[in-house]
Amino acid sequence: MKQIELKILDARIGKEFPLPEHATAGSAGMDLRACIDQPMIIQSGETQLIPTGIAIHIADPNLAATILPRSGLGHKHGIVLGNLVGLIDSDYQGPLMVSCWNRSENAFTLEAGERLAQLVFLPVVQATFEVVDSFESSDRGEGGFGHSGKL
Ligand SMILES: O=c1ccn([C@H]2C[C@H](O)[C@@H](COP(=O)(O)OP(=O)(O)OP(=O)(O)O)O2)c(=O)[nH]1
Ligand SMILES: [Mg+2]
Repeated sequence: MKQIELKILDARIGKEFPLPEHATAGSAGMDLRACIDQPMIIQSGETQLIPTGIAIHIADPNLAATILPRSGLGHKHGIVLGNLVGLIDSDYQGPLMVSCWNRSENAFTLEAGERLAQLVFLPVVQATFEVVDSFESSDRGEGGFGHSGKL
């Protein structure tokens, strides 16, 4: 288990609202909570930036975190992310925010402390580019974007 530094930015975190954690032994994500003062109505089509009440400093350049939607909220209520996926850089130290997009036709009430997205840590490989004139040929070559058909 990797230790990541976390700053509590809202006094309710760790008390009223639990710290993010892996809910089960096999959970890939940790749910993030809406650190808002009262229920917030997100109108159909609207996007709101929601604080999570925490900051993290991943520090290790070979790690990143992603913010992903929760499947239940996304599928049943159309509550997804305004940026589709949030990417948290290892050197970011600011407040962790969730861009919350209501892509449904109905207004959604986000409750204070509600779990609205999930944080997933991933390994990262940083690269530099080596400019070449040609590539050694591969099985795929330049085929892409569905060139192999649908079935
Ligand atoms: O859903 C998100 C996405 C990003 N961030 C923070 C962490 C991330 O490291 C930083 C910058 O994100 P990104 O590089 O995706 O945004 P940008 O538009 O390129 O901003 P910048 O110019 O600050 O890099 O914003 C969040 O808190 N939540
Ligand atoms: Mg950036």
